[in-house]
Amino acid sequence: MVRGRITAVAVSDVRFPTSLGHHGSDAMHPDPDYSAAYVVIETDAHDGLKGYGLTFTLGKGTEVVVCAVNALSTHVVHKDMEEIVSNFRNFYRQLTSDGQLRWIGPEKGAVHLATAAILNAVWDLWAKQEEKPLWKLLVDMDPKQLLSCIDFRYITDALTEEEAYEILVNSLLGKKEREEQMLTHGYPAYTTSCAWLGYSDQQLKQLCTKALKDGWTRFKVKVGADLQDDIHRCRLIREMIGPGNILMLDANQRWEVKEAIEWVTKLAEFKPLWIEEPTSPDDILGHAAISKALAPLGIGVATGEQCHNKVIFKQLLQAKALSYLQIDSCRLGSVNENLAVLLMAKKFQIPVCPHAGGVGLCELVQHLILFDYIAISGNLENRMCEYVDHLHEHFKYPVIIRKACYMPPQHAGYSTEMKEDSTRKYQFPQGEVWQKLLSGHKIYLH
Ligand SMILES: C[C@H](O)[C@@H](O)[C@@H](O)[C@H](O)C(=O)O
Ligand SMILES: [Mg+2]
Repeated sequence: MVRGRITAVAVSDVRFPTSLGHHGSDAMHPDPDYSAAYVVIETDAHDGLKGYGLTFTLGKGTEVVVCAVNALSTHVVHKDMEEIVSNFRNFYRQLTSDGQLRWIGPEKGAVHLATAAILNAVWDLWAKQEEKPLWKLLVDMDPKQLLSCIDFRYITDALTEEEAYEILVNSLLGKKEREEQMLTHGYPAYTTSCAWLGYSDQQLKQLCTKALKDGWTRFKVKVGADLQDDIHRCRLIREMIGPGNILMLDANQRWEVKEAIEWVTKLAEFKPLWIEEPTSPDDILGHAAISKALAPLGIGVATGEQCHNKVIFKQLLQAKALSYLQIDSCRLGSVNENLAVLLMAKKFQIPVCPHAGGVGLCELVQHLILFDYIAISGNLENRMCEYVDHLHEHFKYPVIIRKACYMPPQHAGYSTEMKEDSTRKYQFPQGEVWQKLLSGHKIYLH
């Protein structure tokens, strides 16, 4: 049973020095330090439960998101959990529509990342109070209750509440069987861990050999900085994985529209399934042009990890600008906004292949994609969830991957809780890991 009044919202800046090993590097982000604005919510319920939430950042700027969480927290402290979740769309609207704060958004940038972190903590706490993993909390809700969590403002021209209701009701058929199927086999995943842009050929080969041995069949490679290097790396990885396995490309917004078409055409011989983020994430018509030009080559466009909100996704869908939709658990306004996007994707019949990796993104998004399969899409064709093999050891309930599939989490909550020891040591800049790095390596002071 949901209970308690929120008494405190604490937020911290937790950073991992992943740039040291070039982990996470791509054509636009050569040196990310995977980080999080990490939120902890407490209530007066005397049950010892806390809600943990986060949003993903790349190091610098985490302090800005921390400020935004503090600015938004006035809307959260003293609120009753029962009041929040019984009219969740209203609470969502309140957080995203503060008459002053929305000027520095609205529903985008640092303030929206902060909304995600806070709401992720609320969802974690709610699921814990109900003693269910978040995916199961969602699966067990009836269509009306699910809809009551979604703010439909600005998307009703693409998806009305009535249409969303119909989708959910139609998907009730076979729900139980799909839940069983997920519990037995898990949700299919692909790996990005082998081919970050900063990795050497030798590292790429080693990681690829290991991944193949572990049963991975779908691989993503970073491209976009240098065409000759891309050809070389794509050839290498295609030779290693063979013609039967799946290859995806990710340019992280590096190109102009025309350049994207020309560049990817030159990589078409390696038979990629998709090109991800070919250009600016805000350029809907640009994505549409790229999609149209690459369709005859059998290459789809994927995007979403930096789509600010449901309006951008709506337009991408309306403009037929993407073939694979990549939701993000920490960029969109938490579960609430992701539900809206999952339902729009269903209506437009575009497969959802979530963005994950970072720190904690795999832990969170697995819940959303499990729910999507069981209660919305009912389809696994052309669908897979990203997996990246970093930083899981810092989480209390890390993801479980079996035969390249995400196995449904069993513990209550949203898998957001980090180990106390980790948040202390990696706290920026006071934590002992950063104290050592900052005193020894000038590079971290820029
Ligand atoms: C900076 C990050 O590692 C990105 O490169 C990463 O999220 C990437 O785009 C991905 O698709 O996993
Ligand atoms: Mg990407």
